[in-house]
Amino acid sequence: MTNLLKGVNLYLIGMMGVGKTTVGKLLAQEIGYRFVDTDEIIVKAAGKSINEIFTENGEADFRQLESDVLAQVCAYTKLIVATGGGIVMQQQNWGYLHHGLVVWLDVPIQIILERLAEDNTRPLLQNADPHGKLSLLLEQRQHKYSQADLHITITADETPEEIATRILTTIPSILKKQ
Ligand SMILES: Nc1ncnc2c1ncn2[C@@H]1O[C@H](COP(=O)(O)OP(=O)(O)OP(=O)(O)O)[C@@H](O)[C@H]1O
Ligand SMILES: O=C(O)C1=C[C@@H](O)[C@@H](O)[C@H](O)C1
Ligand SMILES: [Mg+2]
Repeated sequence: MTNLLKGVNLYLIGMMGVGKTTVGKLLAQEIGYRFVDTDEIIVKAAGKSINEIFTENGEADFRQLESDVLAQVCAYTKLIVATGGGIVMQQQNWGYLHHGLVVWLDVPIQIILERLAEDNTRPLLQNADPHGKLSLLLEQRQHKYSQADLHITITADETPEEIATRILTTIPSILKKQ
């Protein structure tokens, strides 16, 4: 797989909670790439949590940091990059994402809500109506996510290991098309 990819980065996109971070770490182990997570880099650089950045600086500042981090990350090769769920909304970010192969992890909203029910680290879901908020975000983002090179539709019982394997077995077919 590493030979086939020739060092090209894989960018995982999709809504919060779809498993970009979880599956990304497995993919990196599997093919001997380094794993990076734009959310994690932002938190380290800012010295505060994503919730704190949203509350104290505002979402616009977070989005600027996210674009800056993506611009820096894409200068490297042999990376699996887990991105933040909203990274697809800034058109200039696609200039960076398209340096590599973009993989959309697509999980039904009901499953995302179950996974994140006890998790308060996603500021956009700290909301009286998380189902409504997720549906609205997905409606606004779907046409952006669908610009990915590979669309992986995930079912409720599929494990992160199975998803990683499915991505790796599908990549050769999309490389041939390009
Ligand atoms: N295939 C899976 N089956 C069951 N649970 C999963 C699966 N993938 C991820 N999870 C769980 O769902 C939660 C969210 O996963 P993760 O943090 O990887 O999502 P993410 O896409 O990186 O979200 P964000 O955009 O907010 O960073 C975690 O608790 C993780 O353990
Ligand atoms: O979907 C989103 O907009 C977000 C997803 C997370 O990865 C974080 O980037 C942040 O919580 C915002
Ligand atoms: Mg993540």
